[in-house]
Amino acid sequence: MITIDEHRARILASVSRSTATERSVHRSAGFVLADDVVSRWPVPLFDNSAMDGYAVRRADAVEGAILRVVADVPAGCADDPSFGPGEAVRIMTGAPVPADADAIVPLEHTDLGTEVRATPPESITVTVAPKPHAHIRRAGEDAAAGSVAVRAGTVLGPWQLSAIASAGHDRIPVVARPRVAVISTGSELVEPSDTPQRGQIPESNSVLLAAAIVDAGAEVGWTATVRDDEEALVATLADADVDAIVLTGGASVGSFDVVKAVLNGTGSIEFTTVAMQPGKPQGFGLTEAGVPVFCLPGNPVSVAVSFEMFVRPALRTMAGHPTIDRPRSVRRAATGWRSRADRVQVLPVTVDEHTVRPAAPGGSGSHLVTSLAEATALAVVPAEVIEVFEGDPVTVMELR
Ligand SMILES: Nc1nc2c(c(=O)[nH]1)N[C@H]1C(S)=C(S)[C@@H](COP(=O)(O)OP(=O)(O)OC[C@H]3O[C@@H](n4cnc5c(N)ncnc54)[C@H](O)[C@@H]3O)O[C@H]1N2
Ligand code: MOO
Repeated sequence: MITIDEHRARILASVSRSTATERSVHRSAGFVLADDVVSRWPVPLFDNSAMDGYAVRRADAVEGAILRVVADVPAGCADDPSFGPGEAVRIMTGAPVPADADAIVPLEHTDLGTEVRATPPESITVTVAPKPHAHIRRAGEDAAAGSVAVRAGTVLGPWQLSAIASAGHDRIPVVARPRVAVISTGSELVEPSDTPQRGQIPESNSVLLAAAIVDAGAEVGWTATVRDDEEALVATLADADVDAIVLTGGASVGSFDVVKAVLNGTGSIEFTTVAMQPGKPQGFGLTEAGVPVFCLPGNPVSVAVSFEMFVRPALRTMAGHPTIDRPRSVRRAATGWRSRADRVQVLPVTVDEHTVRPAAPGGSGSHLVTSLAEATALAVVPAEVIEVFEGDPVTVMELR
């Protein structure tokens, strides 16, 4: 048996960041930026008003001054009206500040207050004198023209995307998301909507994996369910045309374990046992075409755990994510449970702020698929521990 770290290291040494592709900023949420994005202009673009009010010359906008309103500058207006001593220009939030102005008097600091008016008044009386440059948002105070707005390697969320749009870009270079094929193998598998006959079970691994792949920041190319038949599996693999393939089932020592029979020795694909419970039988390698292939054991909890430990970090590496691992923290066991000697136990658990307990009341079991629904984390119990006692500190990988 090899360790989790050894298997993971072999996988991570075989995958690399995908190439960059251009995408619209409108459709790039969750992608990773491939190159720095530089601001095409200063942000803000021009000096503009932070308030609805009046652009004034500060020298004559003293308390009690009566100013004649000679022009109106709504947002979007390109005018730069000139005005002289004793005059003011009505201005709205975001509108360019006239070159003759050096302060804004907000509506509230005039005798007329905030009452809505379609047209500017003839004059206003200043009730509070403005400070120098009051309520003027300076061109370039947020970012200089040519400065980096968002750095390469940043995960693009709503805040980063708005910064890019403000910097003047629609098409942006992002790391391509790996397209992943999912193949569930097993002659016992039927559609979830079918009523299983004796010996049959609903196929759930491809459902789990498709959702997990998307959650990891990759794309599902296609999914397929294949019976335990070598020819059928070979035919399905021939159509792959994807960046990675994840198979479940048939990875162990059973007489009908077709995945191992078909793939062992293809390209660099090797089957091994990992000192992990569940998820002991594992296969991994690159096809002759260089496509990473993950062969996971068929048990649903083994699939969940194997994905988290091996597939997710690899897909996130390919998608360019700066963090490939779940955050780890330590909780106290709210109840005790047993762990198998010589294998690291990776147990679906529910956590609250301070404690951790098995998601399935009985503890571990690679077939306990329904209990997975309760899990919010995975506990990682070292190989040398055979029993966790109530109150023990336990390391957990939080699924967030
Ligand atoms: N003699 C031995 N038997 C087994 C060993 C062993 O070392 N010696 N290892 C056990 C361990 S550990 C695991 S894990 C399993 C892995 O077996 P396979 O990868 O060959 O998986 P299958 O036999 O195909 O399936 C296991 C289990 O999971 C169910 N399954 C499979 N696919 C799906 C699916 N798509 N959706 C839902 N459920 C699925 C399947 O019906 C089986 O119950 O081998 C042990 N045996
Ligand atoms: O390793 Mo198996 O995955 O125990 O269930």
